[in-house]
Parts: sequence; C-alpha cells; structure tokens
Amino acid sequence: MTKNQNTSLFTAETVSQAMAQSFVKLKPALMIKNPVMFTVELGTVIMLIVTILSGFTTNESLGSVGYNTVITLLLFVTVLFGNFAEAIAEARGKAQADTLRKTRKETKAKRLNDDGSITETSSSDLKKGDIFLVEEGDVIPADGEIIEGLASIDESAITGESAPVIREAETDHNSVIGGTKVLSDQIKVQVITEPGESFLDKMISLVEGANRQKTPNEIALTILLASFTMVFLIVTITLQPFADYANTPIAIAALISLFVCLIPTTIGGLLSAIGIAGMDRALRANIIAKSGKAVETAGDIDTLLLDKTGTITIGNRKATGFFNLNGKADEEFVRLAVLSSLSDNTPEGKSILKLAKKQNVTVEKNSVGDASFIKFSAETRMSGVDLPDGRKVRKGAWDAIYKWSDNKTDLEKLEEKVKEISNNGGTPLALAVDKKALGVIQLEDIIKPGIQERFARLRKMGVKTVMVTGDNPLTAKYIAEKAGVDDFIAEAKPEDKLEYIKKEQEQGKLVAMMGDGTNDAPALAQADVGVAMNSGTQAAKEASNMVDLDSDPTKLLEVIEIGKQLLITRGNVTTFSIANDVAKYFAIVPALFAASIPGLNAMNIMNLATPESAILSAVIFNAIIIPLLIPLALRGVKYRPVGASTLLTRNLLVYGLGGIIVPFIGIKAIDLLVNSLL
Ligand SMILES: Nc1ncnc2c1ncn2[C@@H]1O[C@H](COP(=O)(O)OP(=O)(O)OP(=O)(O)O)[C@@H](O)[C@H]1O
Ligand SMILES: [K+]
Ligand SMILES: [Mg+2]
Repeated sequence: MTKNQNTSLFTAETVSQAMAQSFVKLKPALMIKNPVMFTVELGTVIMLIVTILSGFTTNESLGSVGYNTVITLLLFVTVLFGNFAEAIAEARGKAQADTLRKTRKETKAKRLNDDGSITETSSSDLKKGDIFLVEEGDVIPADGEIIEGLASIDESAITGESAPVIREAETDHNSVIGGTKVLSDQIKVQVITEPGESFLDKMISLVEGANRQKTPNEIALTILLASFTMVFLIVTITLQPFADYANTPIAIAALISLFVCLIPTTIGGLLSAIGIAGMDRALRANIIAKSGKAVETAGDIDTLLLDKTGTITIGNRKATGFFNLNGKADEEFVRLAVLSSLSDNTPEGKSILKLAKKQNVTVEKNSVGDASFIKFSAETRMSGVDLPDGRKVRKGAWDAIYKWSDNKTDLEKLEEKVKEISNNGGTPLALAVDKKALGVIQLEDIIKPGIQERFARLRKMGVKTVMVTGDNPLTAKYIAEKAGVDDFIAEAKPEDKLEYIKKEQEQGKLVAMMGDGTNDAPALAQADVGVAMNSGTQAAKEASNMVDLDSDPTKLLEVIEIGKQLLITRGNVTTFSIANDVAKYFAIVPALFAASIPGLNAMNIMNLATPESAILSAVIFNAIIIPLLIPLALRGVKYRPVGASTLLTRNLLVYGLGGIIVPFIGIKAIDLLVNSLL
C-alpha cells in the first residue's frame, strides 16, 4: 500500500491536521496518560495564575508580569510541541487510512446458491461461510479462501505491488482479499470474515491507531519517567528553604522553570511518536503488525527460524533429471514419475510433468481410469497414485520412501545417486512402485541472490539463524553453508519447528519465524514473533502476530531491523533527554545563587548574562528541542548492525555526551541572542 505513496515526513495537510490536534490533546483526561507532559501542563496553569496575581501585587516572590507572561507562554508551547509530535505521527497514519478506505467500496458479488444457481448481490450482503464466484475483471467482494480453481490477481490496491499474484485452491496460497481484482480465470471463494471485520477494516483501524495500546516497554518507561518527575519535584521544592537560608528569594517562575527543565520532557514529548512511527515503518515495509508489542519484540529476537525452500531458495524447485537404477531415463520410469505427479499441484510435481514432456512422455489424466491420487504432505514427505491395476506408485524424500519400502537392497543401489544430488544442493526424490525402488528424480533450486549478506548482517546483530527443512541432511548442509545460516535442522516435520521453538524459549530466548501453511500455525502461535504470509492460509494468518502483504519470507529480516530501530531510537532519545537535563541544571542553579553564594560561581561555567536570561534560555531550549527531534523520532535512528556492547558504547557517547554538550552550546547561544535583542 505504500510503495507508490510519498514518504515525506511532513505535508501541509498532515501538519495543519496535527496542529489542530495539538490543542485537542490539551484535555487533561488525555494528558494524564503522559505524566511528564501533564506536570508541565499543570505548571503552565500555575504560572498563568501567578502571572495574573503579579499584575495586582508587588510581592517580590511573584516577579514581574512581563517576565511571568513570557515563561507561561513558553511552558504552554512546550506542552503543545509534545502534543504536536504525537499528532503528526498519527496524522501520517490517517493519511494512509484514507487511501485504504478508497479500496473498500461496495462492489457487486455473485453469490453461489446450494443448487448451483447464482444470485447477484452486493459485497456488504456477504456473510461468513457464503460462497461466491469471481471471474476475469471482477473485483473480489470479500476476504475468503479459494475452494475451487486458480486465478491471477492484482493486489496492488493493498500491497502497492503491480505484479499479479497467483492464488489457488488447496495450496498454501489460497487466500484472497476483498477489494483486489481478478485478472484471469475464475475461482469459487468461501467468505472467511463477517462484514465489518475484513482485513481492510482491520488494517484501517490499525493505521489510524484507533485502538493503539501502550506496549509493556512503553508502560515501564512511562513509570520510570513519572518517578523521575516526582524526584525532581521534591528537589525543586526543597530548594526553597535552602534559598531562604541563603537569603536569596527565588521567584515562582524560576522554580517552575527549573522543575520543567529538570524533568525528562524531551522523551516525554516524543515517546508515543516514536512508538507510532515504529508501527508506521513496519506498515511502509508492507507488514501489518497486530500490536506495537510485536514490533518491539522483533527488535529483541535471539533466534530466527527459516524455511529452506522458498525462503532461502527461490522455491520453484525444478526437475532436472530422471535416473533409474542404471542411471538412465528409460521411458517406463519417466511414465511412472509422471503418473505419480498427475495430481501433484506443487512446483515440484508440475516441473516433473514439464521435464517429462520435453522427453516426449505425457499421460492424460482421464486415461488413467479409476486411480486414486495421494497428495503431497509435509508430514509424509511423499506423493503418488494408486493405479486401478493395484500398483502403488510413490515418490518422495529418500528416507520417507526407505521407510515405506520393503525391498531395501534396490533402494540402497540408489544411495550413491541420492548423495551425489544432495551434495550439490539438489533435492533427490526417490520413486518406488509397490514398495520397490525404481530410481531418482533430481530437483534443483537456486539460493536467493543477496541472501548471504542479509544473514551476515543478522549475525552482526547477534541473531542466530536456523534453517529448518524437510529435505535430507546433505542437501540441508550444502544450502546452509552456501547461504551462511548458523545452524540447520533436516528431515523436519512441521511439529519439529514447534518443538525447536519451545526448546529455545526454555533457554530464555526470543524466537521469530515465518510461515504460510496451516501446519505452520502452531509454531507461528508459539513463536514470540510469528509472521504469516498474506498469501497463506487463514489459520496461519490468525496464529501469527504479523502479516506480510508482499508474502516475502525474507521480510523477517526487515521486521527485526525495524524492531531494533524502534528500541534503539527510544533508548537514544531517553539518554539524550536525561543528559540534557543535567546540563540545564548547571545552567540554572548557579545563575540562581551566584549573587548570594559566590562559591557557586565556579559552577557557573556557562557564564550566562543574568539569572533571568539563564532561566529563559534554558526554558526556550527545553521547548524547541522537542520539535527539532521530531524528524529523528519519526524516521528512527539510523541503524548499523554491530554487536550489542559496541552499540551501547557508541550510543552513550553520541547521545549521552552529545546530550550534555548540545544544551550547553544551545543555551549559551540563546542567551547571547536574547541579550542582544533586549
Ligand atoms: N511434490 C512432492 N512429492 C513428493 N515428495 C516431495 C514433494 N515435494 C517435496 N517432496 C519431498 O518432501 C521433502 C519435504 O518437503 P517439505 O516441503 O516439507 O520441505 P522442503 O520443501 O524440503 O523444505 P522447507 O521445509 O524448507 O520448505 C522434500 O525435501 C522432498 O524430498
Ligand atoms: K526537561
Ligand atoms: Mg516446502
């Protein structure tokens, strides 16, 4: 949905929307959710009262009206800036939601009745369980699973991807989305969602942040920041008796300013914008995260589970050779390979038919008579046919056929060829009739270009990659080494993935995995981050906490980077914010007491003009740093894959030290400017 959208941070429309929202968000009931900024709002109100009172009395501790007015306005602007940061992050989501809404319009639907007749109705009348027909040129009226047929579909309205995709019944790519368009062929589809709960509806409410919940990390940080605020409240209040003792009366404006400068307003103002922006970045990568927590967890992943076929390799395994017991491709052997693949819809099955055709061996399906076809399953790792004459033909993984077969001696003759194919990264399929081995079919697959670099990047981040495959250990080893994954599991059945995830989690690790099939659903649910492919089955999509619209299995790598970027951005802005506050302390406190306690002059390293301008400059700096950091909060800190400790050192240096130095320079500059203006 995003590739064709502009990605600039600010547009005139979102900015004006966000400005209006900044005022709406002043409502105390909303502000209280952000304790730091809520205290600033309270401070503004107190300053407003002080300003009014100072107009009527000459009480020294109230200060001058003019100065109080300026401080009041500055505090108010600080609150508005914080609100603006959140509002601009939300406004970006709203703009995306509007684009999506255009996709969700009423369309015609051809509902299929029990007697086979068709009723023309409207998309909004379709209920869960209804079956409808879609033909070339039709817009799909509702989310569903194809129960019959195959079609090429234009999903660009949702994914932004212009290349059509193929969706087919009885495969792991049987899902269609309402609002997308059928380009060719016709399919029967069963509705899987109730009206108003469609994928698009969910997506719209998600991008609008309608029910955005604070993540556990955000809550923890909010509590921490609130405690800081409490501590500084006490620090500020206890300054008063100290000042009395030193015989230096401090104006209320100075106390409140000091307090606001000391509390972590920078992170307080930017915290939720950072969270929203993280979700937004995921969305721009065409990932629908069901919660902000999922995106954050992705940033902490220790172990990444990946399929071999289709994830690390391109996945269109092609048959490239038939070898009987003598290493030849005799016609009878090829014919049996074809028979075993007649009803095999997998890329492997189809490519066997193709290769046979090149060798002039074709069999019409209806010429076989009353055969019963056995579909491939990852559980059996075999497929085949029971012929009317009683012969049972099977092809499959060598070890699966070995277990199925009685005549092991013939099979063992194949072993050498099997090893040879495997050692070159190919997949050998053994073919047997009536439990007697006949030969091997060689399948080849290509490792995705560029995948090695991505695994190297993950390793630098400290993420362990594990390839899980149903293929044999030799093929697995070859591909694992070529691709550069850290570990592999071969001859794995779907439930082995689940077991592996549990084992890792027992050691306290966080595990991510991607899947598309119904049999991936338990593992997807068990994983800390489960990403389902949009093309996948409904069960897989429901079990996972993210859906990838592009159905690109390598997207997991991006998901982890987005999560890391979110965590690091939040950590860095927090460090920066707290370091800032230290610097502000040194700007204000010496200025307050310099006159009465000359010893403090040693601390007055900034040498600001007057106590008033010191305070004013610190408050101005405190306010403008929020909008200045909005682009960083929204774009995220640029992330480079390095080890955790290097990263920590570097961030402390840049954001901790920088956080102390920047305000020194900033406040001094503002002080000079203010005094040259006055
Ligand atoms: N159409 C098929 N008919 C018979 N056997 C097959 C077929 N497709 C694959 N196999 C065999 O079953 C094995 C397991 O397949 P499965 O799809 O579970 O895993 P995979 O595709 O090898 O790896 P991955 O789990 O990474 O997708 C394959 O390695 C192959 O030996
Ligand atoms: K502050
Ligand atoms: Mg597979």
